[in-house]
Amino acid sequence: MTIYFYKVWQPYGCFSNFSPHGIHIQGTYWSTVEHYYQAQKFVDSIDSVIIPIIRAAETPEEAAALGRCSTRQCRPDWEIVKTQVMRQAVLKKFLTHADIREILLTTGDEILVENSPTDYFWGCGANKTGQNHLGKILMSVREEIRQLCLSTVISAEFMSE
Ligand SMILES: Nc1nc(O)c(N)c(N[C@@H]2O[C@H](COP(=O)(O)O)[C@@H](O)[C@H]2O)n1
Repeated sequence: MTIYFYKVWQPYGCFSNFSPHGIHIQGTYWSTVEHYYQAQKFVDSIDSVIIPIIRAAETPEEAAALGRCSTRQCRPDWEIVKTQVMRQAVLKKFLTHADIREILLTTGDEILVENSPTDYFWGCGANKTGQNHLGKILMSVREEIRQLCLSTVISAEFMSE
């Protein structure tokens, strides 16, 4: 069964980047993955002054609106690095928060899909043909955490021998 998620208040809303789960990355706190992701668009760009403003945004919706403003200039390599930036933040989110890590792990091997009606890159788009990169990242993070848990159990058993 495929698991669809999108808005925070809908089922599996904790998989959304807008969910209220803060992360620390390189010594800086971000109140959602969306805040971090939108700010990274402007690292080393002429519009980098926007970064602390995005970080201080009251809501992820506000952070997204600031980051999506078409009059500002994104870093030149954004299209190349954005998937890696997102994966790093999503992994940090699920390593930080045990409650939602459990929810992610209980999805087993189900396909996860961001059911965005407008986003054909991160989500599946209105007609379900989108690339679903956020769902793919979540599935790969799920696998990485599973492997981490497994190696922790194995080393705990080894230590007790
Ligand atoms: N508008 C909106 N509302 C939500 O509740 C969402 N989860 C999303 N999707 C997220 O938007 C981000 C992509 O932003 P850019 O288009 O690259 O600026 C990404 O985090 C999606 O998961 N959108």
